[in-house]
Amino acid sequence: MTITLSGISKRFGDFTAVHPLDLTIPEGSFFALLGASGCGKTTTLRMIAGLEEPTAGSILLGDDDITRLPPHKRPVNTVFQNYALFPHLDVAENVAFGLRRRGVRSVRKQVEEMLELVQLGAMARRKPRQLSGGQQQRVALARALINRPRVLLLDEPLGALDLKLRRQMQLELKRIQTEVGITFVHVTHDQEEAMTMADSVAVMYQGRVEQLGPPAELYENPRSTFVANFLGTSNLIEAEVLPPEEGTSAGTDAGIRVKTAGADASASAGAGTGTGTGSGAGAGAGSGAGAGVGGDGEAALRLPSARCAVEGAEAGTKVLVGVRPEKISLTHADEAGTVPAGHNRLTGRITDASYLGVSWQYLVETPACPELTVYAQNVERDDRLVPGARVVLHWRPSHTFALDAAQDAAAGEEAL
Ligand SMILES: Nc1ncnc2c1ncn2[C@@H]1O[C@H](COP(=O)(O)OP(=O)(O)OP(=O)(O)O)[C@@H](O)[C@H]1O
Repeated sequence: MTITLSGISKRFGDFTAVHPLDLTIPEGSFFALLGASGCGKTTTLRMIAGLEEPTAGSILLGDDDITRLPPHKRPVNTVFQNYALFPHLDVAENVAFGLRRRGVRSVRKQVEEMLELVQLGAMARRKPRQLSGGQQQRVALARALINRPRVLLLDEPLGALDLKLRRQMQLELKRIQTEVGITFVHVTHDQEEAMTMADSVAVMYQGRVEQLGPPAELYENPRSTFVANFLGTSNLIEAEVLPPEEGTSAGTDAGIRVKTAGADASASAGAGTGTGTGSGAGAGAGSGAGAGVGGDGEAALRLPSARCAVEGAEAGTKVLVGVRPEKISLTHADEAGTVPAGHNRLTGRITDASYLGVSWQYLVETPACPELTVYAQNVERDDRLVPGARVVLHWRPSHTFALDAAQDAAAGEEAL
């Protein structure tokens, strides 16, 4: 059932926990509210559950306005982090609880179905203390789902589990949601958890939704520094928008060129024969984004216009140019001629190389940015890539984004 929040807000005294918020959560979707502690995500969830009264705004479930309905009259169930099973009841009776309370006599079949769904059929007669954390969480899930809610709210449901179990349960929850097909609204501060499970993620920051969209869109095309840093890692480089190139006809999108300190102008456009070494995930190639060096010989980076989050950016506008560490390729300076034509490129010096097993992480000092992070898959490593080595960093213009430079470049970096 579609949930529509219109202008919903919450104040506690003078403090605004949730600023007026408009949000549509489509029927049957797995929707995540993601943000650091204190950003207002739990308050938003509690307003949907009816556990917190909004200061203003309305909540619709389908066409029904439920803003003033008490929690037990809403077709909504919540699973909390501390799932508080009844210790004296066995698994089956814990799951049957909601039905019994409503006076349903024959519960056996439904309980069996639910235990099947959460793969606990064999544990029906165990007491909660005889279960692992993950199994207990599944019982809590079955106990909520047996009431056939139209919407299931999950408040950090995996927070008490260790990392490995949490990963397993993420996949499990996703499977269960797909199987039952009802709307799940999931609150978490764990970006990986949100990205793994949700169809749509609303990233919240200081009581507001910063950006909303499918995980890949948020990751590939962040629109604020908070989203760029909170979801994974981003390199953000100070830059300034350059005037359009001569010969660009109006109406065609030639992309945006920006100037940074030290973008590599030494490589002539057209050097190399590269077939594109950038990782291919996500972002489609932007139209017209071409060579990394401006026609007038000025050092420049390029990006597609659609990936610039600054409205009406014109020559002289200050921006932060972003690129994800795994999109960057490192080439030893001696092989600079092999860098594919049209790639954005910077020259620099490796200051650190760390072996992470699945990949190598390099830190590179460049005139444009004192520390750029690069992840390279752990295959066929060039053993010249050691601290001190001169390198060319290069990546596709279509993997580049630009953000408003007026923001704090470090927003979201340390947020938990
Ligand atoms: N009953 C209350 N009275 C006063 N302030 C409150 C109350 N409940 C929440 N807040 C404040 O509102 C803000 C948002 O809280 P909320 O619980 O929604 O955050 P959150 O993003 O879910 O954080 P966490 O992950 O830590 O639970 C916080 O600064 C919190 O201190």
